[in-house]
Amino acid sequence: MFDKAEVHLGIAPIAWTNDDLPELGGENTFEQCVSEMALAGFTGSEVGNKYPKDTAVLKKALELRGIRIASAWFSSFLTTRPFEETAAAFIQHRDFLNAMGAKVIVVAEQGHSIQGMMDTPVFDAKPVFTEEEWKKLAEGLEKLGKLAQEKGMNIVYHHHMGTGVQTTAEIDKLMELTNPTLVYLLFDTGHLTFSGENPETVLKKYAARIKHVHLKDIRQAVLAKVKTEKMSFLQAVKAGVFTVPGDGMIDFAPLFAELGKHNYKGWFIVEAEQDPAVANPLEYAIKARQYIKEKTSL
Ligand SMILES: O=C1C[C@@H](O)[C@H](O)[C@@H](O)C1=O
Ligand SMILES: [Co+2]
Repeated sequence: MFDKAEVHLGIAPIAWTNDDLPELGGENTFEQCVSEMALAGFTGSEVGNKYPKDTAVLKKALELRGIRIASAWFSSFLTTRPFEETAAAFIQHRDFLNAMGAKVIVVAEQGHSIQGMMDTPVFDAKPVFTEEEWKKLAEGLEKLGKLAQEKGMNIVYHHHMGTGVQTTAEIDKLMELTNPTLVYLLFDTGHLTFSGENPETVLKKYAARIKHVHLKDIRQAVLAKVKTEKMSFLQAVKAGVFTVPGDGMIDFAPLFAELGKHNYKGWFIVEAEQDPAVANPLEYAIKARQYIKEKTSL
């Protein structure tokens, strides 16, 4: 189904220590996190707050464990701040990732975002961009795409709950407004399902533009509670809305099949943030690794 030389498996540190919710996993060290990633059979990671900032130190720690950096999240503010501000921060982030050997940069627009607001119901208050904001976003992303390509890298846009690019219609609009050779898409199974979208529909439309995949599953009963109790995105995470692939309501078989059909190349990153005191990160990493093996033979 996949070319093993071209498709790699990583896991995000967010299951060990959650940068959005520092009280989750504050006690887990960087060394424990990357050692357990390797122990569970992963060869890649994204970057968390506890990772050493010095690239030589980080490289040594990762090489000892057979782990590479696949990418890292970047928050853009293209709709609400001058482009130069986002560009300066982006260049620093790009150069760090380039030094670490990553090929893609995860970008998510945080202008007007409610994803970090603890008490704002995620289904009631997501931002909706004006036409002017869409224009700023699209033009700004194309410029970031060019900056990434200066170093032989690409940007992958992360649709996300509580932001202006969350729904299928919003992804469609962004994809339409941007040049497909400058702005690629990150496919996050958990965020699409959380929002009520059909991941397979999005995948079928944009398989050729997808250059990075986040694999997370959704606990259906928790999602129902998030809606009835009007929880925020962070409250939903704390309540356990996300889990590892195979442990929730998503059928991953057709998604893997579709990506395989399009000869997907790049990383699959298991990214299942939940409370590590409730869901042991090593145990869940092993569970995810086994599930991926069963479904894909990777
Ligand atoms: O890619 C991601 C990064 C996190 O910080 C975010 O909130 C999470 O849900 C996600 O998908
Ligand atoms: Co994600």
